[in-house]
Amino acid sequence: MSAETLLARTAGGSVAGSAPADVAHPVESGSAESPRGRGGGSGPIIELDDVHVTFRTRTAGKSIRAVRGVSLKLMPGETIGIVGESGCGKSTTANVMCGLQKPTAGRVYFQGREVTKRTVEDRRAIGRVISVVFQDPATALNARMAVRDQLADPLHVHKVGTKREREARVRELVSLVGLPTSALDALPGQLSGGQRQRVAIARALAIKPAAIIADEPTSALDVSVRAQILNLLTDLKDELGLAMVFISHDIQTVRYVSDRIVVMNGGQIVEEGPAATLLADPQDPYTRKLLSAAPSLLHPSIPDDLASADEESRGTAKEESTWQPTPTSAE
Ligand SMILES: Nc1ncnc2c1ncn2[C@@H]1O[C@H](COP(=O)(O)OP(=O)(O)OP(=O)(O)O)[C@@H](O)[C@H]1O
Repeated sequence: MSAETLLARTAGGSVAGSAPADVAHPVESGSAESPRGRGGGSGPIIELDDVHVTFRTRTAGKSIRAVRGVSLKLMPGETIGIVGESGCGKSTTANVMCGLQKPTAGRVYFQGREVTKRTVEDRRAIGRVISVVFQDPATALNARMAVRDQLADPLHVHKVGTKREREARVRELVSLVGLPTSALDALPGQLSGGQRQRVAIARALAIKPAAIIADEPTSALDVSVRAQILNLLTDLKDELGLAMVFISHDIQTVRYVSDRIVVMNGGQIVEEGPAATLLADPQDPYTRKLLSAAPSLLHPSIPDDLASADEESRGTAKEESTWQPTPTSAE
């Protein structure tokens, strides 16, 4: 599903892209609390209990069982990596977690409260706590809006702070993702793919969420900048105490960022566990298959390209963090 489709269907989510203009978010003024302050205590931020999602296609009698009996808990501060091949149900599962998709069966709990019916109020509540970063920042951001306005938008929508406080927060956000304040005046088309993804991440962080769902956040980027964005996400996660759901078809990438790994195949979880344990002693044949396709996992060190980018992930990677106006809008 494209980011645009999801945006069109989102009522309250803090999606890293342009929020629908007609969506009301009646949130109390100054409600941007720290992640720890709103995480709902020590219980799960979101919990799926035996969730199923079946899509009915227009073709008579055809249905797709995208998710089949998934149970999953996202705890404050932890990173879950969901891995599996294309079409295995990763995005649909994540969409249920952030309130974008209603389950066909099963139950969903947000901070201990059942939100299975996904009412407008449920979606607003989830949207104040869980943000989403999509695969392709080019479609997730509004091409006609300057970075400053893209970052201020969620603050307006959620009625956070005064104008002056919002401007300060916007400056803080670009700095947080390693971009100079001069980037605030840029349009997305004037930025590189990696810089755009930094803006999308900053936008997702605007309201100080307790959790981020990152759906293949590096897949649309040049190989040369993927590691920088991955490192940025892991640094931010640690610094801000965020929980994260990291989705990828690449077990190598998932292994690098995750505390816990969930392996999906055919809409089901086939194996899950602490990252180190699962990788050291995979039990399911499908997990073994994914691992055998990633031979460098035999070496428990950080992959070379990630390690070399580690030093420069925040603001020192010149090409990515130094905004230069570019004459063309195309990448
Ligand atoms: N809105 C929809 N309508 C119909 N089918 C859908 C819809 N969204 C997803 N699907 C189907 O559900 C299945 C699971 O899709 P999903 O996007 O969750 O998988 P995924 O593992 O995230 O795949 P990818 O990595 O390619 O995004 C696929 O067969 C997909 O075609």
